[in-house]
Amino acid sequence: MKSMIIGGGSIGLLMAAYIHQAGVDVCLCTRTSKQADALNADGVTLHAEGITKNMSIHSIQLDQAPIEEADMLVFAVKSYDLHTVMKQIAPKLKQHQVLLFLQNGMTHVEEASQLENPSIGIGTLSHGALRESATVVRHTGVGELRWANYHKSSSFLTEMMTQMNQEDFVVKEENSWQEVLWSKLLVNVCINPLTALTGVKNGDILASVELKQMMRNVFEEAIQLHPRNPDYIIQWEKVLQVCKQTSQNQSSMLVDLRNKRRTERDSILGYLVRLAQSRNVSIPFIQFLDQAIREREHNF
Ligand SMILES: NC(=O)C1=CN([C@@H]2O[C@H](COP(=O)(O)OP(=O)(O)OC[C@H]3O[C@@H](n4cnc5c(N)ncnc54)[C@H](OP(=O)(O)O)[C@@H]3O)[C@@H](O)[C@H]2O)C=CC1
Ligand SMILES: CC(C)(CO)C(=O)C(=O)O
Repeated sequence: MKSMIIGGGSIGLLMAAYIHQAGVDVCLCTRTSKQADALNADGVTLHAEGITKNMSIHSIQLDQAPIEEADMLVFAVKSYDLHTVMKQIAPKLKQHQVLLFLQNGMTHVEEASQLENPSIGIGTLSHGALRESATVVRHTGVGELRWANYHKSSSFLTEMMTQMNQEDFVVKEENSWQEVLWSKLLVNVCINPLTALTGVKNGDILASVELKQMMRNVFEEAIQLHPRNPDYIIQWEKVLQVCKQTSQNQSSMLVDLRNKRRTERDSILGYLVRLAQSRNVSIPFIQFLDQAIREREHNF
């Protein structure tokens, strides 16, 4: 099996390292030739749980990549870059290829819905990863990759994902992609905007009565839009659990704002605001957070 990862950021480097470790042929497709050259010279260095591993992994700039030769394509770019990437690779995309999307938020589902490939996986990662340089990634929090078929069950996709499953990189198949994405969306909408606007770490939300109450308000607005009537208590406990497990993390939205980078606001908050409007549901807290993050981004 030949896999290609698109995007040499934190998740792209992490996925490349673990797919390589699983014995699967992997090529990392980067935005710049500079990063591809650095990776071909130095390989990927993975720091995980006190151990450092260096792996020789082939890399190529996406423009030059023989996309048509891949059995599997893993999309590891931010949600707002996905449309450009899909347009870039469209002429080389083949229908038999397995495609795996790993974005946070929801807007990438629109991209997946445009594709004719029968084998599409929608996944979320509860791993933490941080790119330290063009070739070095730190596995900052061990989690798992949960995924589900976007269309009906594909044995080809299951076979490929099973090959990736390892003791230190657990890959779990779930029944519903909506459940996989919504469960992560609830976590992201509860934690990311509040931490981004107040500048606190994830765990600090639980230490403040006011912040925890605000998070609860956001949660209640978001969960009423869930398509499948989920168990409120289980979903709320999950949000609290992620706050605890990642208590020392700065959320990705906070890090993006601090670095004056675009956030994934639209795919998380924007998606919910649009969904609420289409259903005539009032979500004032989420609407406020959406506007506030948007303002911060405009002022860069
Ligand atoms: N980091 C984490 O711990 C987690 C991230 N996620 C999700 O994973 C996704 C990826 O996040 P993350 O890896 O952190 O993001 P990064 O910003 O670290 O990486 C994104 C990468 O995409 C590359 N890219 C952008 N446009 C193109 C293009 N046209 N062609 C090729 N490459 C391109 C960027 O290249 P360049 O560097 O040259 O700009 C960058 O290397 C996001 O949706 C995020 O929410 C989910 C769970 C955890
Ligand atoms: C789980 C959490 C909130 C960890 O920080 C995350 O996904 C993010 O920061 O985007």
